[in-house]
Amino acid sequence: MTPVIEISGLRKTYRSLFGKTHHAVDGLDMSVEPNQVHGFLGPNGSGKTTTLRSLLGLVSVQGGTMRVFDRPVPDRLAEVVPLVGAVVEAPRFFEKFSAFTTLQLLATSVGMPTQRVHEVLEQVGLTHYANFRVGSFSLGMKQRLAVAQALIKRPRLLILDEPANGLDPAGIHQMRTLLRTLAKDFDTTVLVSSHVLSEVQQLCDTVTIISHGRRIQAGSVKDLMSAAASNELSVSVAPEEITAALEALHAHEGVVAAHVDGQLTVTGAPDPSWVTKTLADHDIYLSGLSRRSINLEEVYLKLTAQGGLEDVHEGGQE
Ligand SMILES: Nc1ncnc2c1ncn2[C@@H]1O[C@H](COP(=O)(O)OP(=O)(O)OP(=O)(O)O)[C@@H](O)[C@H]1O
Repeated sequence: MTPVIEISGLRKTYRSLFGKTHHAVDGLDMSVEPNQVHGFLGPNGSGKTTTLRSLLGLVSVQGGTMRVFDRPVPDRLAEVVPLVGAVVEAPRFFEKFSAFTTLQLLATSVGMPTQRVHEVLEQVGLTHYANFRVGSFSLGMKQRLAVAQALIKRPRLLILDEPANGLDPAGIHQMRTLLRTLAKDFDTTVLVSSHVLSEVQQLCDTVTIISHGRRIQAGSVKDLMSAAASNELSVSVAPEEITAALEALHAHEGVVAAHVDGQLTVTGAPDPSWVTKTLADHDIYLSGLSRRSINLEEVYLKLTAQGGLEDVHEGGQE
């Protein structure tokens, strides 16, 4: 399937007032498949916003290629723009207009009926505030309104920079439901940058993680987590059998077992069934065994601290 977004070797350099160059994006590769919610992650200053702005033709780049819906951008940006809704800049509104008027003006300009204004107000949870002045809106409400604007023309690609910004927990939940529904039921591909990794873990199908303007990891959230899954097992046996269990496990080279808080933690075992069998061979029967779970935050922190591992799907080209 042709990716919705395909970026190869993207480079964007800024020059300081003193003539020093800074590589904001430094040979970035990135691919986003259709109908996915794709997370774009990286530390502060790693080049996420610059990449999104480059895709939308808001900044010029020094190298690399970008394709959106299989059209090269910025060369054929005019064909791509009608298909893309985006919130990458801090949204600016006429503070005296109501939310409804703000959206109605936009709807008229892109040939959408008033009914569409009601739909997007509903989708972002602002129906109740439709006639309130935007100037009275909180940060989170303005964020919702910006997303409503991006949705007006029924985009096939939605690009959001930090969509959870300013939203309360209910707002974050609602945004997650909306983005998942768009991807699942409305033939929309969603690209979101975010620092809220617990949210990304729940929301996204796939992610690209960057550092210093380069991709350090990409793939499905599931594959990423299982590739990084801890090989540490937590094993429960009767308290009087702990010492014997430790001895039995330690007898095998490469296996390390420790007694922590009434549980055995075992690392280096070939697999969980090996632990069960080894202990059973010593007449020790375990009452519980689990693999320590790992979350996306741990994976991300490991990757960004190390500066990168291999690409889950593409064999590690960095
Ligand atoms: N207009 C600009 N002029 C000079 N340097 C810039 C400009 N815009 C961005 N940069 C620099 O480029 C680098 C990447 O910035 P960018 O905003 O793309 O990072 P980011 O990953 O979006 O960060 P954050 O997570 O903090 O939003 C940073 O070092 C930033 O200072």
